[in-house]
Amino acid sequence: MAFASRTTAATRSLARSFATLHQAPRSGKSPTAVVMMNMGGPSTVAETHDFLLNLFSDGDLLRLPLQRFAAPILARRRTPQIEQQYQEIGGGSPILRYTQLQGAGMTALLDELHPETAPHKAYVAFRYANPLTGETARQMKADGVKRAIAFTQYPQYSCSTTGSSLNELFRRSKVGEFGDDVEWSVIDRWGTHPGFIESVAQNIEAALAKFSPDTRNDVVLLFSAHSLPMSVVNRGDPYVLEVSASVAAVMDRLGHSNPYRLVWQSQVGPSAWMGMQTGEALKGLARLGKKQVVLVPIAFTSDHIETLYELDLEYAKEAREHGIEVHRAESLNESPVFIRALADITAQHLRDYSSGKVGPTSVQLGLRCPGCTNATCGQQKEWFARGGR
Ligand SMILES: C=CC1=C(C)c2cc3[nH]c(cc4nc(cc5[nH]c(cc1n2)c(C)c5CCC(=O)O)C(CCC(=O)O)=C4C)c(C)c3C=C
Ligand code: FES
Ligand SMILES: [Fe+2]
Repeated sequence: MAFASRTTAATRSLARSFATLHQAPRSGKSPTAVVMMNMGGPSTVAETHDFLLNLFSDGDLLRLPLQRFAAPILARRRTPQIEQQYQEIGGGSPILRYTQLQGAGMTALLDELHPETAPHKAYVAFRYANPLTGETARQMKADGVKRAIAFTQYPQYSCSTTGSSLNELFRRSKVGEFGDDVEWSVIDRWGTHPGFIESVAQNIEAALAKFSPDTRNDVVLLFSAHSLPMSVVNRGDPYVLEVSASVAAVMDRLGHSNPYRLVWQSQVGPSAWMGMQTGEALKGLARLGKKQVVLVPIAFTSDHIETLYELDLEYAKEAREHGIEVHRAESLNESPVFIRALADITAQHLRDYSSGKVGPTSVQLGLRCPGCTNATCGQQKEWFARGGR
């Protein structure tokens, strides 16, 4: 009930916010910036190569011998296959469109939820696709931003995702790209926030409703997250734990109505990655006679090739060939419940920060992975802990 009325309010705010998305901030007061950090994706097929080049060049994501030379070779080699995948999902990644929509809806709500820091303005900072962090910095500097929140759009923390975005933000801030005197705070993870959990649970319920009521409770919920190399897991990265916590919270919200598993997808290259693999799990379920499955993306909030290509075109098709009835829970995309959650998370952060209840970063962000050898991680954490000063 509470969520139904929130949903209507969010939708109204969303409609209003479309009109203001690209306008300059209201005159007189510089905006409170909410910087939505994510990896991004190529908006057009033609941008695929540059996206992959940026990704393979990122030493915070993966370390390659002679990376400056190896990255262009790997990017060129992988481009045709990934271009083909983006072609098949409609000619590009929808992540920019969804992030802008989510940001506009969130800031419209935030102006009402936390008027003390209004106007709020959402900025998108992608790690591997436009708008890249440098471009975002130029825009924020031009807008005269003095207060900014680095808000990860990955619900669960990994040093390979949110950590990489924070390192990039730190590096560019240190050389003055954002201006001289910006006060920063960080929202670094929110994988068990009740609004996020609610939005995922609602999309699972919608997928479950497609099955016959007689057998609905036997349907297996197969949560699927992007895998991590075991070298990253084994240096103490918190992602596997945090994705597991999201799954546990969703299952609590659903009252454990169905059996479930958490499995891992999108392994790249020959090294060992976290398993079990999603594709293998589907085959195994078919072998065991479990012929009804809902696939649930749990570690990414909008559609991308992993949902639209890997889950929908590859795995779901293969599962159907094994006689499995499979439906996918929708990604959060335009979910008003999710957009309201983004606004609630930010408003709570602003309240706690201004009352002194929390500092610029979470306590958890302060701890490096026990196996970390990346000096930037340490410098970045200290810098954000001082509010970016
Ligand atoms: C939470 C999500 C993700 C984690 C964790 C993650 C770690 C990770 N990824 C690679 C290597 C690649 N990832 C690639 C694409 C890609 N990765 C994610 C998300 C996470 N990655 C997404 C959503 C995407 C696809 C973007 C889209 O539009 O769908 C790629 C490029 C594609 C390919 O070549 O297959 C690579 C390479 C590593 C090494 C890593 C952890 C260290
Ligand atoms: S790799 Fe996790 S803190 Fe550096
Ligand atoms: Fe990845």
